[in-house]
Amino acid sequence: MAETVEYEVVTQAGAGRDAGSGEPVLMSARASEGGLDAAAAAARRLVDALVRLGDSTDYDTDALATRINAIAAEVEDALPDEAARLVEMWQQEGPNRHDLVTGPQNPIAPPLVVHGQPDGSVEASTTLPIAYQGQPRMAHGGISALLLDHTLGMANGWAGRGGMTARLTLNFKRPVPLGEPITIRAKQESVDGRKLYTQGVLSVDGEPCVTAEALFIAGHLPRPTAD
Ligand SMILES: CCCCCCCCCCCC(=O)SCCNC(=O)CCNC(=O)[C@H](O)C(C)(C)COP(=O)(O)OP(=O)(O)OC[C@H]1O[C@@H](n2cnc3c(N)ncnc32)[C@H](O)[C@@H]1OP(=O)(O)O
Repeated sequence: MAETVEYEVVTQAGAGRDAGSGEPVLMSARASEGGLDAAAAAARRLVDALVRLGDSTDYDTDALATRINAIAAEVEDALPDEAARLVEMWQQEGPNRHDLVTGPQNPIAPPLVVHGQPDGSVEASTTLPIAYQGQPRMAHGGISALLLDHTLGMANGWAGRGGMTARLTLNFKRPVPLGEPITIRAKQESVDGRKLYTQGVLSVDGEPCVTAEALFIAGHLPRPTAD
């Protein structure tokens, strides 16, 4: 029997759209210089170094693995209860610090920095390191899909009504280079009941590399609660 899923009706006013100010508004979480944000940034740096290291080195990678495992064990010893952590993750309004794409506390987030624009669109930017490589020196297409899906989702939030991706259509026009600033622009184009139609483009140096069209269905899975 199919499970019934209740969706939250979310009008993401927390996105804080402020078209009146005429200034872009930061929608992603701003990274702090210390604390967990700094630890996640260090982990990102380590991942990048590992991918660039390769096997043709005299560096003692066995000893390295031992040291990294020791650090992981130390952090695991300090972990809070998982259910409580999930509640904490989702209780905040606005941008999530643990977010897979924009989160300063998530080491696998590039992270993407997103601004809501006065014209109702959002603009996002990042530079991808070699860990995201697909073809030589180019980003994996799945990473472009992730960044576009997420930015389109944030464009819905900026427009005032967010949802879940039901259909995402991508057009890969040219490869996305690693190590160069990329820009993603996205906008909710129309709404038909719960159906949100959103478009975006990932560009490098002003050249469109990947375009996206998506159908989102308004609503979100309920946030975890303590009981
Ligand atoms: C501010 C910062 C914020 C923060 C912003 C953070 C951004 C994050 C963005 C990430 C977004 C994601 O990746 S979300 C994760 C990836 N997506 C998913 O996992 C979704 C999995 N699918 C589902 O859960 C479900 O299928 C839903 C929710 C999409 C739809 O289910 P539902 O709610 O029961 O709705 P349902 O009745 O089936 O459909 C409603 C209407 O939509 C149509 N419809 C549904 N699916 C489709 C489809 N694929 N193609 C065409 N049409 C469809 C139906 O025919 C129907 O039309 P009619 O009969 O009414 O005419």
